[in-house]
Amino acid sequence: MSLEFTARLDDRGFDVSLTVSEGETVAVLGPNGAGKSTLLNVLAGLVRPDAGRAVLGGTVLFDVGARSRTRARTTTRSRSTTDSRSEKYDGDSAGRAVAVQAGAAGRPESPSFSTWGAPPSRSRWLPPHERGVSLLAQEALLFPHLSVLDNVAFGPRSRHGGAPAGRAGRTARLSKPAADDLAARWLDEVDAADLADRKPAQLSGGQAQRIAVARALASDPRLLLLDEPMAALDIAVAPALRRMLRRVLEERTAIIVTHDILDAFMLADRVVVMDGGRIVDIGSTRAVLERPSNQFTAGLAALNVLIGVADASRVDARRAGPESGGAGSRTPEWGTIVIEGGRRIVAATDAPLVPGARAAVAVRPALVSVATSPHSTTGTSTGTSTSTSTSTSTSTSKRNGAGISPGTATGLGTGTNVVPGTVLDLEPRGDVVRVRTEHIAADLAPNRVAELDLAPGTPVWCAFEPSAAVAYPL
Ligand SMILES: Nc1ncnc2c1ncn2[C@@H]1O[C@H](COP(=O)(O)OP(=O)(O)OP(=O)(O)O)[C@@H](O)[C@H]1O
Repeated sequence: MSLEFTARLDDRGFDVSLTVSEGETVAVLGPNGAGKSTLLNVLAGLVRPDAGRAVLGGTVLFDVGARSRTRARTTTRSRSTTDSRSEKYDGDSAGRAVAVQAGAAGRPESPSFSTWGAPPSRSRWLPPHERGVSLLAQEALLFPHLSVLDNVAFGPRSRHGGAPAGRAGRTARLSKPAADDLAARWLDEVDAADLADRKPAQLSGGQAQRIAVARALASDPRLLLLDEPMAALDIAVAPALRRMLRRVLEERTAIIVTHDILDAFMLADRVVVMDGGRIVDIGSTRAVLERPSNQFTAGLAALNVLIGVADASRVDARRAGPESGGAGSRTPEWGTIVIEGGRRIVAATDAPLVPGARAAVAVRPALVSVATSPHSTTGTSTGTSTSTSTSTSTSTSKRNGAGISPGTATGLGTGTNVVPGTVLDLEPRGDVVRVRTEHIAADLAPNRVAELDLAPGTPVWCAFEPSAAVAYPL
């Protein structure tokens, strides 16, 4: 079932519109307090907005409050960028119709109070149990006194007669044997058939969450909402549940709130990034997370993003670096942006940059090197092209197509992008240390951090090859 949703809650600063196509899974990311749970709770009927309307497969879930409002609001992404990204990446989802839209934040063509037809004669509010919407919370919340089988059979046995019209028979209440049969099928689907006779107290967290998924799906919801379903689970259990969810979410209309971008990549067709009650970024999962439009999304995706203005000057491919371009053996196109302070940054690009228009360059911290001097520090070449800037970086480029390797480049060739700054903090992350500066972060090996004697306040020159980064329009 497709979903059209718009809602405003004034006391929470929540103002969101989005559309989800039939069979589409949308991941909602955002910091604490962004409004992710509010979105799910309004859809589930647990929280009533001041104004809004939601239509699920032709059924009005709610239609309340004022039907007109000011629509011009600003977000971190320009309207044209959001539009072009949506259009551009519609093909990414392999034929699955994709139409999430950021209406609250200035997309004039998005559904809005003023474009969804005439005001209703009275407000409408379907109670939660009549919506055909299942909400799966972080905790499994199973009925403790019922067996696993009875927990899953509970929904089909007690379907409400007044549920919205939809698929034939979906509102019918099932007899006990039929409901048990259905429950057994769903337990099988989530690999939990052997747990049917247990009580919830006899289940592990991961097992209980499997049962909760089976229970949610046994009700044949027209919209499945998942609120961080992996959050309460042991890290060792999450991958199995994620794989199971991937299977059961196939072709199902669903919204999943998560803090984990792996969920977004594995489970979702599109990503919505929320902040402060608004949608601040939206698009196909790859588009949003690999080419972020703002620092927040870049942080989620663990990428550096430098935002600036596209430069008109052409880039000499020889200056830009080896032909790897991060994209196989094709000779890459190069784009230049000018960032704060007038510094020019060159990167591979597959989308033409419009001179004078906003543009960004993204680069992984693992592909950024750090030096404590703008000049060569350990006797390597400071030649005139990136590909010869250091012997280490040249051989690394050939190996992984990524230019300089973490923490190995010590000289900064003239083709290398250089961003000076000051170390803000050093954060150990597994086998690397993330070195943060004002503009960019680098992941270095601990011995390299020690070698450079880095500490908060150390002036540094962060560098990356044009072929290790990607430039794109915003
Ligand atoms: N019951 C409530 N009454 C009033 N305000 C609330 C209520 N619940 C949440 N809020 C506020 O609404 C805003 C959005 O909160 P919400 O819980 O939707 O965020 P979230 O993105 O789900 O955060 P988290 O990741 O921490 O769960 C916050 O400012 C929060 O303080």
